[in-house]
Amino acid sequence: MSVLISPSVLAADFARLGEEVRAVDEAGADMIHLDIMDGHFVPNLTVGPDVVKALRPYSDKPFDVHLMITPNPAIVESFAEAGADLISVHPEPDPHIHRTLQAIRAMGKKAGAAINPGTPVEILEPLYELCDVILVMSVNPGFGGQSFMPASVERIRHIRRRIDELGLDTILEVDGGVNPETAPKIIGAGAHALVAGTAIFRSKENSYAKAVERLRLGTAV
Ligand SMILES: O=C(CO)[C@@H](O)[C@H](O)COP(=O)(O)O
Repeated sequence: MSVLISPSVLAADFARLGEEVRAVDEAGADMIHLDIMDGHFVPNLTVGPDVVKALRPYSDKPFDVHLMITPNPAIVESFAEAGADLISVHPEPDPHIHRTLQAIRAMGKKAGAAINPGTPVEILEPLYELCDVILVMSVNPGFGGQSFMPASVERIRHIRRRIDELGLDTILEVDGGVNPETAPKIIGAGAHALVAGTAIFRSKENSYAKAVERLRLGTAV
Protein backbone atom coordinates (compact mmCIF):
# COMPACT_ATOMS: atom_id res chain seq x y z
CA MET A 1 0.00 0.00 0.00
CA SER A 2 1.52 3.35 -0.96
CA VAL A 3 1.96 6.01 1.70
CA LEU A 4 -0.44 8.94 1.54
CA ILE A 5 0.86 12.40 2.42
CA SER A 6 -1.49 14.98 3.89
CA PRO A 7 0.24 18.38 4.36
CA SER A 8 -1.11 20.28 7.36
CA VAL A 9 -1.71 23.86 6.34
CA LEU A 10 -1.33 24.89 9.98
CA ALA A 11 2.33 25.49 9.07
CA ALA A 12 1.55 27.33 5.82
CA ASP A 13 1.66 31.07 5.21
CA PHE A 14 -1.82 32.07 6.40
CA ALA A 15 -1.73 35.27 4.35
CA ARG A 16 -1.47 33.12 1.19
CA LEU A 17 -3.48 30.06 2.17
CA GLY A 18 -5.09 29.45 -1.21
CA GLU A 19 -1.75 29.56 -3.03
CA GLU A 20 -0.19 27.33 -0.39
CA VAL A 21 -2.93 24.72 -0.84
CA ARG A 22 -2.45 24.83 -4.61
CA ALA A 23 1.33 24.54 -4.19
CA VAL A 24 1.20 21.38 -2.07
CA ASP A 25 -1.41 19.89 -4.38
CA GLU A 26 0.96 20.44 -7.32
CA ALA A 27 3.84 19.09 -5.21
CA GLY A 28 2.15 15.69 -5.06
CA ALA A 29 0.13 15.77 -1.83
CA ASP A 30 -2.53 13.07 -1.69
CA MET A 31 -4.83 15.03 0.64
CA ILE A 32 -4.94 18.49 2.20
CA HIS A 33 -5.03 18.44 6.01
CA LEU A 34 -6.99 21.21 7.72
CA ASP A 35 -6.77 21.57 11.50
CA ILE A 36 -9.85 23.04 13.12
CA MET A 37 -9.44 24.20 16.73
CA ASP A 38 -12.02 25.86 18.94
CA GLY A 39 -9.95 27.05 21.89
CA HIS A 40 -11.74 24.61 24.22
CA PHE A 41 -10.74 21.07 23.37
CA VAL A 42 -7.28 22.38 22.48
CA PRO A 43 -5.72 25.67 23.61
CA ASN A 44 -5.62 27.30 20.19
CA LEU A 45 -7.93 28.72 17.55
CA THR A 46 -7.73 28.27 13.81
CA VAL A 47 -10.33 28.55 11.09
CA GLY A 48 -13.96 27.65 10.49
CA PRO A 49 -16.02 26.22 7.63
CA ASP A 50 -16.02 29.47 5.64
CA VAL A 51 -12.25 29.24 5.21
CA VAL A 52 -12.51 25.56 4.22
CA LYS A 53 -15.09 26.55 1.62
CA ALA A 54 -12.91 29.39 0.35
CA LEU A 55 -9.97 27.00 -0.08
CA ARG A 56 -11.98 24.35 -1.93
CA PRO A 57 -11.32 25.77 -5.44
CA TYR A 58 -7.55 25.60 -4.90
CA SER A 59 -7.31 21.79 -4.96
CA ASP A 60 -9.24 18.77 -6.20
CA LYS A 61 -7.49 16.54 -3.65
CA PRO A 62 -9.55 15.24 -0.72
CA PHE A 63 -9.83 17.71 2.15
CA ASP A 64 -8.80 15.85 5.30
CA VAL A 65 -10.43 17.85 8.10
CA HIS A 66 -9.40 17.22 11.71
CA LEU A 67 -11.91 18.66 14.15
CA MET A 68 -10.32 19.45 17.50
CA ILE A 69 -13.54 20.79 18.93
CA THR A 70 -16.04 20.02 21.63
CA PRO A 71 -18.81 18.05 19.95
CA ASN A 72 -21.41 19.98 18.02
CA PRO A 73 -23.43 18.22 15.28
CA ALA A 74 -24.27 21.45 13.44
CA ILE A 75 -20.61 22.42 13.19
CA VAL A 76 -19.64 18.96 11.92
CA GLU A 77 -22.29 19.28 9.24
CA SER A 78 -21.06 22.73 8.26
CA PHE A 79 -17.62 21.29 7.45
CA ALA A 80 -19.19 18.59 5.30
CA GLU A 81 -21.09 21.27 3.40
CA ALA A 82 -17.94 23.38 3.10
CA GLY A 83 -16.21 20.62 1.11
CA ALA A 84 -14.53 18.27 3.59
CA ASP A 85 -14.13 14.76 2.20
CA LEU A 86 -12.83 13.13 5.33
CA ILE A 87 -13.80 14.36 8.79
CA SER A 88 -11.96 13.15 11.90
CA VAL A 89 -13.46 13.74 15.33
CA HIS A 90 -12.23 12.98 18.83
CA PRO A 91 -13.98 10.47 21.10
CA GLU A 92 -12.48 12.10 24.23
CA PRO A 93 -14.91 15.05 24.46
CA ASP A 94 -17.84 13.38 22.66
CA PRO A 95 -20.43 11.46 24.71
CA HIS A 96 -22.13 10.44 21.42
CA ILE A 97 -19.15 9.49 19.28
CA HIS A 98 -21.01 6.62 17.54
CA ARG A 99 -23.73 9.03 16.47
CA THR A 100 -21.17 11.55 15.25
CA LEU A 101 -19.26 8.98 13.18
CA GLN A 102 -22.51 7.60 11.72
CA ALA A 103 -23.68 11.13 10.91
CA ILE A 104 -20.44 11.83 9.02
CA ARG A 105 -20.89 8.70 6.92
CA ALA A 106 -24.56 9.54 6.37
CA MET A 107 -23.41 12.84 4.86
CA GLY A 108 -21.41 10.81 2.32
CA LYS A 109 -18.04 11.61 3.91
CA LYS A 110 -15.29 9.40 5.27
CA ALA A 111 -15.43 9.25 9.07
CA GLY A 112 -12.33 9.33 11.23
CA ALA A 113 -11.66 8.82 14.94
CA ALA A 114 -8.69 10.83 16.22
CA ILE A 115 -7.06 10.01 19.55
CA ASN A 116 -4.69 12.00 21.72
CA PRO A 117 -1.41 10.52 22.98
CA GLY A 118 -2.79 10.12 26.50
CA THR A 119 -5.91 8.26 25.43
CA PRO A 120 -5.78 4.46 25.77
CA VAL A 121 -6.00 2.78 22.36
CA GLU A 122 -8.80 0.58 23.73
CA ILE A 123 -11.18 3.52 23.32
CA LEU A 124 -11.22 2.55 19.64
CA GLU A 125 -12.56 -0.98 20.22
CA PRO A 126 -16.25 -0.10 19.79
CA LEU A 127 -15.45 2.32 16.96
CA TYR A 128 -13.35 0.41 14.42
CA GLU A 129 -16.31 -0.67 12.29
CA LEU A 130 -17.61 2.91 12.16
CA CYS A 131 -14.35 4.44 10.97
CA ASP A 132 -12.82 4.88 7.55
CA VAL A 133 -9.81 6.50 9.19
CA ILE A 134 -8.03 6.26 12.54
CA LEU A 135 -5.93 9.36 13.22
CA VAL A 136 -3.24 8.76 15.82
CA MET A 137 -2.00 12.00 17.35
CA SER A 138 1.71 11.66 18.07
CA VAL A 139 1.81 15.02 19.88
CA ASN A 140 -0.73 16.67 22.14
CA PRO A 141 -2.79 18.56 19.60
CA GLY A 142 -3.07 22.32 19.42
CA PHE A 143 0.20 23.42 17.85
CA GLY A 144 2.53 22.56 15.01
CA GLY A 145 6.28 22.12 15.39
CA GLN A 146 6.24 19.74 18.37
CA SER A 147 8.40 16.62 18.73
CA PHE A 148 7.06 13.18 17.84
CA MET A 149 6.27 11.17 20.98
CA PRO A 150 8.18 7.85 20.69
CA ALA A 151 5.50 5.90 22.58
CA SER A 152 3.28 6.48 19.55
CA VAL A 153 5.11 3.75 17.62
CA GLU A 154 3.74 0.98 19.85
CA ARG A 155 0.26 2.54 19.70
CA ILE A 156 0.36 2.57 15.89
CA ARG A 157 1.52 -1.06 15.87
CA HIS A 158 -1.36 -2.07 18.17
CA ILE A 159 -3.97 -0.28 16.04
CA ARG A 160 -2.55 -1.76 12.83
CA ARG A 161 -2.83 -5.22 14.38
CA ARG A 162 -6.47 -4.65 15.37
CA ILE A 163 -7.40 -3.26 11.92
CA ASP A 164 -5.89 -6.36 10.30
CA GLU A 165 -7.50 -8.77 12.79
CA LEU A 166 -10.88 -7.21 12.05
CA GLY A 167 -10.25 -7.45 8.30
CA LEU A 168 -10.85 -3.73 7.75
CA ASP A 169 -9.24 -1.43 5.21
CA THR A 170 -9.22 1.58 7.53
CA ILE A 171 -6.71 4.31 6.71
CA LEU A 172 -4.21 4.51 9.60
CA GLU A 173 -3.00 8.11 9.72
CA VAL A 174 -0.43 9.69 12.05
CA ASP A 175 -0.10 13.37 12.90
CA GLY A 176 2.47 15.32 14.91
CA GLY A 177 6.22 15.62 14.57
CA VAL A 178 6.24 13.67 11.31
CA ASN A 179 9.50 14.30 9.45
CA PRO A 180 12.07 12.31 7.43
CA GLU A 181 13.56 10.87 10.66
CA THR A 182 10.29 9.76 12.26
CA ALA A 183 8.44 8.74 9.06
CA PRO A 184 10.26 5.39 8.61
CA LYS A 185 9.36 4.33 12.18
CA ILE A 186 5.75 5.37 11.68
CA ILE A 187 5.45 3.57 8.36
CA GLY A 188 7.30 0.55 9.79
CA ALA A 189 4.72 0.32 12.58
CA GLY A 190 1.95 0.04 10.00
CA ALA A 191 0.64 3.54 9.26
CA HIS A 192 0.14 4.51 5.66
CA ALA A 193 -1.04 8.11 5.87
CA LEU A 194 1.22 10.85 7.22
CA VAL A 195 0.19 14.36 8.21
CA ALA A 196 3.05 16.85 8.18
CA GLY A 197 3.12 20.61 8.60
CA THR A 198 6.60 21.80 9.52
CA ALA A 199 8.41 19.12 7.49
CA ILE A 200 6.70 20.31 4.32
CA PHE A 201 5.86 24.00 4.60
CA ARG A 202 9.07 24.88 6.44
CA SER A 203 11.47 22.41 4.87
CA LYS A 204 14.96 23.84 4.48
CA GLU A 205 15.40 22.83 0.86
CA ASN A 206 12.47 25.05 -0.11
CA SER A 207 10.77 22.48 -2.35
CA TYR A 208 7.39 21.15 -1.34
CA ALA A 209 7.68 18.38 -3.95
CA LYS A 210 10.97 17.10 -2.49
CA ALA A 211 9.60 17.32 1.05
CA VAL A 212 6.48 15.35 0.11
CA GLU A 213 8.47 12.69 -1.70
CA ARG A 214 11.00 12.38 1.09
CA LEU A 215 8.21 11.59 3.54
CA ARG A 216 6.46 9.21 1.17
CA LEU A 217 9.57 7.16 0.62
CA GLY A 218 10.49 7.26 4.29
CA THR A 219 14.09 7.79 3.16
CA ALA A 220 16.27 10.55 1.83
CA VAL A 221 15.73 11.40 -1.86
O1 LIG B 1 -3.07 18.77 14.48
C1 LIG B 1 -1.95 19.17 14.56
C2 LIG B 1 -1.51 19.91 15.75
O2 LIG B 1 -2.55 19.94 16.64
C3 LIG B 1 -1.00 18.85 13.50
O3 LIG B 1 -1.67 18.62 12.25
C4 LIG B 1 0.14 19.76 13.29
O4 LIG B 1 -0.19 20.77 12.39
C5 LIG B 1 1.29 19.00 12.77
O5 LIG B 1 2.36 19.86 12.71
P1 LIG B 1 3.86 19.36 12.62
O6 LIG B 1 4.11 18.56 13.86
O7 LIG B 1 3.95 18.52 11.37
O8 LIG B 1 4.61 20.63 12.53
